[in-house]
Amino acid sequence: MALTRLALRSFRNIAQADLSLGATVVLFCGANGSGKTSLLEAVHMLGTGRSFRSRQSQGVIQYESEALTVFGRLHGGRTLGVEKRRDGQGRIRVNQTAAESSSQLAACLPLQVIDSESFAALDGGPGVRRQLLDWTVFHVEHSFAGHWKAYQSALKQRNALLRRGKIDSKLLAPWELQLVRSGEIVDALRRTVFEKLYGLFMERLSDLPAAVFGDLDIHYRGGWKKDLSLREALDAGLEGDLSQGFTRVGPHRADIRFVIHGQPAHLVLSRGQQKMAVCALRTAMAAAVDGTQRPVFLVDDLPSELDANNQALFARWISGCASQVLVTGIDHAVTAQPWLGLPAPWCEPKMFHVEHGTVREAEIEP
Ligand SMILES: Nc1ncnc2c1ncn2[C@@H]1O[C@H](COP(=O)(O)OP(=O)(O)OP(=O)(O)O)[C@@H](O)[C@H]1O
Repeated sequence: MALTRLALRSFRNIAQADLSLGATVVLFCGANGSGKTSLLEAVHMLGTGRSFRSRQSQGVIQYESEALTVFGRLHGGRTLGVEKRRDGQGRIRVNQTAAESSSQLAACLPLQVIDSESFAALDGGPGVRRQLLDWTVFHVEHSFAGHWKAYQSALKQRNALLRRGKIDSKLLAPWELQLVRSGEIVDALRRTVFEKLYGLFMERLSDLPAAVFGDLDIHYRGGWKKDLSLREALDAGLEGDLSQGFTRVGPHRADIRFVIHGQPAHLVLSRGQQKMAVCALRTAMAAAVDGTQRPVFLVDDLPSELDANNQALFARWISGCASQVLVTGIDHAVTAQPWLGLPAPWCEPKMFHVEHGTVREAEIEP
């Protein structure tokens, strides 16, 4: 769902901006520290309720301001609004009405981010990859959020009982029942979506040199031994769980492994190749989502680490699965280049020049 308007106030170095985006490709260009990434960060806050760079929203509020606000209008007229206050309070609004949780924002504005942190999909911990898979499952299987929430609350209760050091099976039984029921469903939904994601990922890899990417594979790990049911795995691990004070098996330990020649992919691939693998994964995730819910891509500094051919390929992948892309770059011509060879409307970018927190529309030089 594309954004047609973005308005922000007191967001990092941007005191105020009101932008009519109105294009499928929107480019934010300017010098280091001018505020380009802050604009992507503001859109991210609109789609998730939080920044992608900072855990503390207080750091994002402009120095000496009490609150930041971000407002967005989506294609079709729906509006989203986020306010964050220095005292930790905040408000989320969908269509001018207070929303209960940030997942309501995510359902309206699915987002995909490519930035310098994206490499964590390959070299980070399992939690990062689990979140990526779950982003896809959340947008493809709408029942997922409820089952995952039920699983997590049962897990919290089981862990609290385990920390007591001795088990009262009467207290444990109802939580284990909920844990097993919702855990098996979470795993089944993840497996179904992973199958779809796998095919889409491999399709993209086939656009890359086979000598390198032909051997790249991904595997789903459910979080417990394949040949056991979740109930059996929990029973088998109970003694160890008791001594450790937490549940060591289950869907909360799931992972996706990227393997090449039997090794973790990040130990084999070059930095640019890793970025292309991540771009292939992110665009495969977007392609797995129903056509009416296509995400907006936020791409921070597309040219970094990628040569011109890979930039063009990534732009083509995005054009096949996104509703809109917002891209930052330093140089106007370099940032525009990957899009110009694509069919309309992808070859008609709108450019904004960002300077010391001031954003103005700019012409793209032919
Ligand atoms: N809370 C804040 N209040 C005011 N200014 C801030 C705040 N936090 C960060 N800044 C400043 O805002 C700017 C944010 O820049 P941003 O990261 O958006 O730059 P950029 O244009 O993406 O730069 P680069 O090309 O270096 O990535 C920086 O100049 C930073 O010093």
